Amino acid sequence: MPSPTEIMRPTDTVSWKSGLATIKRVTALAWRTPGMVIIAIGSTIIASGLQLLVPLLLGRAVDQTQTLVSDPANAEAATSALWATAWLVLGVWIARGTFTVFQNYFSESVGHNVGYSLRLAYYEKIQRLSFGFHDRMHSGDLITLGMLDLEAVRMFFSTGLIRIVLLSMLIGIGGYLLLSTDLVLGLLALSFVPFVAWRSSVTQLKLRGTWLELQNRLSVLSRVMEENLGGIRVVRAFAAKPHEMAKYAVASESALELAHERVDIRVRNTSMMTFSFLVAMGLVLWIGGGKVMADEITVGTLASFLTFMTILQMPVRQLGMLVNSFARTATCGERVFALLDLDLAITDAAGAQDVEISEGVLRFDNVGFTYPGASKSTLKGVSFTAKRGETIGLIGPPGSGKSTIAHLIPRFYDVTEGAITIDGQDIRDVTLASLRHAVVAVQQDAFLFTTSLENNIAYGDPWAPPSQIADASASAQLHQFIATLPAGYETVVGERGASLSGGQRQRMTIARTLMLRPSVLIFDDSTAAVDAGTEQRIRTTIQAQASERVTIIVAHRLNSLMHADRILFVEDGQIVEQGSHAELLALGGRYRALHDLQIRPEEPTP
Ligand SMILES: Nc1ncnc2c1ncn2[C@@H]1O[C@H](COP(=O)(O)OP(=O)(O)OP(=O)(O)O)[C@@H](O)[C@H]1O
Repeated sequence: MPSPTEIMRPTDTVSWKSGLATIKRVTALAWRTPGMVIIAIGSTIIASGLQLLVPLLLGRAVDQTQTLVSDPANAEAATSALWATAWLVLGVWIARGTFTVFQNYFSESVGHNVGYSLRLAYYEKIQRLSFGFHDRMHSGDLITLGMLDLEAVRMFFSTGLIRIVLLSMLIGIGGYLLLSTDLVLGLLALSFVPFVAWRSSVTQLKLRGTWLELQNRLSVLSRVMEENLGGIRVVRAFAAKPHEMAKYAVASESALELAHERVDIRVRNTSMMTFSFLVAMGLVLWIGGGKVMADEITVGTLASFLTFMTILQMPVRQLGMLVNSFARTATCGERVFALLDLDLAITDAAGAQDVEISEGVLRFDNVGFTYPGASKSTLKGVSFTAKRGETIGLIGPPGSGKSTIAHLIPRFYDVTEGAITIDGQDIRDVTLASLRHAVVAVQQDAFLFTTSLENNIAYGDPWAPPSQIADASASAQLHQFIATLPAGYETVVGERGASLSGGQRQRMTIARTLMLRPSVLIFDDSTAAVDAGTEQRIRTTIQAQASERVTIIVAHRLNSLMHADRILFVEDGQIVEQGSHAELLALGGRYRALHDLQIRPEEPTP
């Protein structure tokens, strides 16, 4: 199974075997709408067959015109024959146009259906992939994969499969008609085909290489811009505009350089292909003209040869695009499918039942944990039990593993040693949906969606009545503030909640969590941006409801958790001290040292 970095590897080479397997898989996806596929392919065959009739009809028209000029006695018959041909050409052209419309409409529709189902499957998969995966995969890369690579796969039906039918018809039957009419002239007329097909394929593959590189350079450009916009306050605060401009200019220049290179490749090759076509046409005119003079062929036959060549020119040039379409689908499709096929590290076990909460006892039993891809373990032998109604505080130096302990309870990650149970049920044996309903964490990152305050608070329970939303926001000390806003709960928050202060954003996420009335409520350093008075008021309301659940508070500030029933001091992934605030002070260990550092002696302790 590939790792995230392997999925996004920059190389554009896939083995024939896996390339073919990918193409087969994309084709099978297209075949999910067989009716449309059959109409698209049938229309392509008919449209190209009709297109091949046109040179023959034009040749006949030229011969009829010649008869009209050279034999005035039969002028009437020749004129009506010419009219009949003209009507036929018109009819064929209209029919061809109609079938081409069908071809385009249905082949595009098949492609869009493929894109639609892949897009949904892709989005669903990234919703379910573990945090371990998302930690290691850049979100920009996931977006590129879901947009550009998926788009390449979507286009395969119309640019690859349909084009193969079209080109086979035009080159195969067209070539046969030319060779069977006059072998020498046919060979001359087709002489440009191998050269143009080769040049076009080489060019397209070269362009593809540069296209991939261009994508890389453009993604550097968009990352620079994304970071700049995300950190716009830092940029302005540090007056770093010249540095940022220089960074952007360098990335921009490198993309421009490659864009010029691509234009150069394209122009050079187009000229070479056009030249070889004109040489072949000149030869046909020269040798064919001789044959007309020698009465071996009619002028009409020569005219239909030249028209055939003009018609053939475009599909032969498109052979390269066909090669490109296959190469692109093989590589982009492989990446998309590699992600779709990834094993879900965190998923429901077979036969998993919803978690049943009776006593509401949370237990860590000798838990050890190592982050995916990390060489060193983050947690070792963590054991503690928390009963309903208890508040547990987690404190310790930065990076000691407090948040990691909190993240293991809703199964953001799975323990690598030991077990976590709720009322005796291993959390790996219950359904994820029920677990995440029972265990809810207020995250450090106060993320808000670009929608109304009401929708943000009711995110986990969209049908909640307004009174419940107001209660949750009152508990989070937000209700009064929201009541002062002109649009109240209908106020839309900006991108990432930019129109609210840091503390208000944090309180929004607390309100969102309180809506769910979980059995285990985790505060992961989620009052850090809230002032001490507000925090105290939030704590009072939360404590009033604390009898319904286990509350876990991760914090740096002792004030945030010294009221907890039990405080666990975490250091280097282990619980090194535990007890109530008073017990830990009396112990005179690390907690005491932290206390003496944070709380001035004259400050009263609760
Ligand atoms: N997603 C991750 N992937 C790999 N390692 C991680 C990840 N998250 C945290 N770590 C590492 O695990 C260790 C514990 O991190 P954790 O966030 O649990 O500590 P913490 O005690 O909550 O720190 P802080 O107080 O700074 O929030 C750190 O060394 C950190 O670098």
